[in-house]
Amino acid sequence: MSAITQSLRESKTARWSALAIVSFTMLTGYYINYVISPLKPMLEQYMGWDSGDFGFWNSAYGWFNVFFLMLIFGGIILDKIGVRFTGLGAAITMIIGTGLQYIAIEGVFPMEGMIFGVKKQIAIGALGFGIFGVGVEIAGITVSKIIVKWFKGKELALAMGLEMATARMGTALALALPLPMAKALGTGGIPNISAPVMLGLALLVAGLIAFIWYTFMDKKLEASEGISDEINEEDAFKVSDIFVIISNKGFWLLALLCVLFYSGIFPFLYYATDLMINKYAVGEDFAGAIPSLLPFGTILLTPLFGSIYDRKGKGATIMLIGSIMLLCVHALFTIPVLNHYIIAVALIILLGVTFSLVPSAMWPSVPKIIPEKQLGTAYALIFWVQNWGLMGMPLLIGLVLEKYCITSQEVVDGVSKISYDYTLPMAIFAATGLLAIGIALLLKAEDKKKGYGLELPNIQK
Ligand SMILES: NCCCC[C@H](NC(=O)[C@@H](N)CCCCN)C(=O)O
Repeated sequence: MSAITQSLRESKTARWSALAIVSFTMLTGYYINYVISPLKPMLEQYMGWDSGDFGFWNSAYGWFNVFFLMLIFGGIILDKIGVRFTGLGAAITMIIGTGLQYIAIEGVFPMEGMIFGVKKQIAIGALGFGIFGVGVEIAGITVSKIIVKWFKGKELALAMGLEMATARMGTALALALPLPMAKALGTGGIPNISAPVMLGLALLVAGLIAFIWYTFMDKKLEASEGISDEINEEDAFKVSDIFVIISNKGFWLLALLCVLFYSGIFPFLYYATDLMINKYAVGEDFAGAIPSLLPFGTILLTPLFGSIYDRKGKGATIMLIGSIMLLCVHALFTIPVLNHYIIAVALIILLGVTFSLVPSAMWPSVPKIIPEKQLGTAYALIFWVQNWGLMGMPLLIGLVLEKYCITSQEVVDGVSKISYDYTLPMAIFAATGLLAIGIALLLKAEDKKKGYGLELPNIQK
């Protein structure tokens, strides 16, 4: 009898396989997220971009999520309709958005001229990146909810850590591969800049197929738990639950820590290759390899720290230590005389540790503050707050570089080359670390007061 009623979650093979499948879908999204970052110098040299164009394109990631509340609608759909529909929709949205980016970079149509004062190529590509941003963010909240569904009361933080680690392999690939790939596939000395984007498009289709596979597992899980497709009235998410979530102080502290911490990392990655070239005088071919060490480090460490949180607790402390390290690393990046590339390598490795500490504790802490039926919306709201930073920071850094940091501009053989001083942008990134420390301290105090259990282990014995 017990064999018949046992949930599929109890099968280790089933839950780790489900995790592997959805993590792969995230990997494909994370690749596209950074695919143009290492190409910044090429886009400037061969397509006439400037840092403002680059910042505008990257900031588009958050447009629809932030201003049209797409993420929040995605969270409500997730809680009301479920993970299968939402995940499939998100995977398809990523493909549509990336298709547009490809069209813009490849120049499938003539790209001369302007749209609303923005270069046509940048406008179309940014629109595509904005649509992609909706898809990848909604995929992120869906996958988070899927992991909670399979791993609550079990190895939740380890599972989330492994999912993030897998996704970061996509980031690492995006930072290391596009530049050499564009060069290798170029003709007559002109790089093939769109080829890495085409690769990403193919990966996204594979990610969609993987998610379709997952939907069958999800149906089996629900069947094993005696859950029908109809949502039980009592457990159903109500839109009024949003007010319950946003009146929770713990939720806001987590959301603020999230936006500050992530604003110091993801937008930094957009510029990291350029920083290596301009501040550390690293050659273009090797420059992307240094920032790609960051996601590589997190691949091992995020699951490790997650597993520590599962078994020993100390989630709030882990987030505080990570925030302190964020400040230290960016402050050291800011100092002009520390410009040997070995220092850059060491700092990137340290940033990798930081980027493992905070996420490994942050995401598994959300279910300790918010009940499961509101989880999709809660993750969506946190991502929404975070997206203000993911959108605003690249734009700010792009504008600051353009306005205050150009040190030289020359045209050699018809190819324009701009050099930048990264001191001011890195000081801005360091400020995010300082503010994150303040919020992490407040979160630790609130946890003590409200007893969320952030310092307690996740595994229930
Ligand atoms: N299960 C953990 C989910 C959150 C992972 C987190 N992702 C985000 O914060 C996204 N909103 C932003 C992703 C943007 C870059 N790809 C993470 O640490 O990756």
